[in-house]
Amino acid sequence: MTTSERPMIELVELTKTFPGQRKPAVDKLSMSIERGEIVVFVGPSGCGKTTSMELINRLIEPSSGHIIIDGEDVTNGDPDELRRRIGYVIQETGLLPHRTIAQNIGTVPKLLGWDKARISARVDELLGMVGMDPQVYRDRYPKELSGGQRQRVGVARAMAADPPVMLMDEPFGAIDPITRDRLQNEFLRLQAEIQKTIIFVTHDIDEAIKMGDRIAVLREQSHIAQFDTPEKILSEPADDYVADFIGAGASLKRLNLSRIRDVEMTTDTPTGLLSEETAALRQRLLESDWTAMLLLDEQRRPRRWVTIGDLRREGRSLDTVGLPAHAVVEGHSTLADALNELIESNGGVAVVVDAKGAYQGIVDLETIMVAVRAMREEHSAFYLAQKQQPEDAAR
Ligand SMILES: Nc1ncnc2c1ncn2[C@@H]1O[C@H](COP(=O)(O)OP(=O)(O)OP(=O)(O)O)[C@@H](O)[C@H]1O
Repeated sequence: MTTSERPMIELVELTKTFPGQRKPAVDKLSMSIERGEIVVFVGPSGCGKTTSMELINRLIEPSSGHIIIDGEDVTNGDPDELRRRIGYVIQETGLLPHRTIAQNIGTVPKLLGWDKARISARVDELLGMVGMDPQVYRDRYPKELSGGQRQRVGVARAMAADPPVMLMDEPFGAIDPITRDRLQNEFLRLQAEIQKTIIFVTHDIDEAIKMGDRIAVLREQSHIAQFDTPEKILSEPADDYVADFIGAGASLKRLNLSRIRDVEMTTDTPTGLLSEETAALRQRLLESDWTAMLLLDEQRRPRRWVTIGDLRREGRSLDTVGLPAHAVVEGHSTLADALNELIESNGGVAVVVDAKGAYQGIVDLETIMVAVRAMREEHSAFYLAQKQQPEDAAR
């Protein structure tokens, strides 16, 4: 087996019985996780998600079973050495309050004996990666950051020594829904670059669908109810337990599966620059089939939606007429994010921007309907193919 084919994490009948308890909290958990995938553990409170995770980096020592990382059995080696190869992010971040952000992020590199210049360069690089300006934040203390920023620092710290594996235990759990969405999207964008092997714990099925390449739905004692892609779990829940866990609205949840970059957005919306002459803008809008035009700034970032009426208002700066173009999403956002934005938006559309905030196109309800229809058809085809298989085999 070549290195790239070998699973990154293998759990073999991993079991933990806490002292004084009869039933194991985790009972013979076996699974295999590929290199570069995000596997989400989802399940009700107390089913054993956190214990399973902490068995993998041996914060909790297993009672029996094996942990194999990249082909190597690490069940009995030095746990500190193991933990340096596995980044760990938890809900409360676990940042040390009396250490600066730079010191917090540099903890593991320091333990590994890196020199000061190398640690400092790595800290700045990581802060940049999680979208925080190193100049502004490296010397601050955790209490001087917002919850979302602390969570970003937690992620940066876990990545400090570039571990191949990351464990993330409800990393965005204690964050308001808007910041949470943003952090999820940022993290997925980052993951596309860093390609870590990640186990991600949540009790929120929507988060699981959005973040997971595969989802393990767990019942008590970390027994696996179903381990499959989000698509399969939504369309073919293994049993009533999984179906109940998904709950109502599987179609709406499926919107979490498609990303804006995978659908055909509208790009013929008339646009103009805030700096252009009003007459030229008016002319362009009149020549289009649209009733409103999107005005962009010099960096092509969306600023205002304006109508012909707005463009007739002489003497007012274009930056104050019309309505602000608030509903902005990125290619990485899901259709659920886009739907949410456009429901709350002024004109019933979500404006799509690239990573630098520059305008790309728009998504409206029609775009979402077309994508949903396509997904449904794909499903029917999939079901049909499955149904036909046994007959084909009998022939
Ligand atoms: N240190 C411990 N000693 C004894 N029992 C424990 C210990 N830690 C966890 N347990 C028990 O093991 C079971 C699994 O707990 P665990 O924290 O792994 O669940 P979880 O799925 O992560 O729950 P939650 O979503 O509420 O965090 C629970 O019944 C819990 O009470």
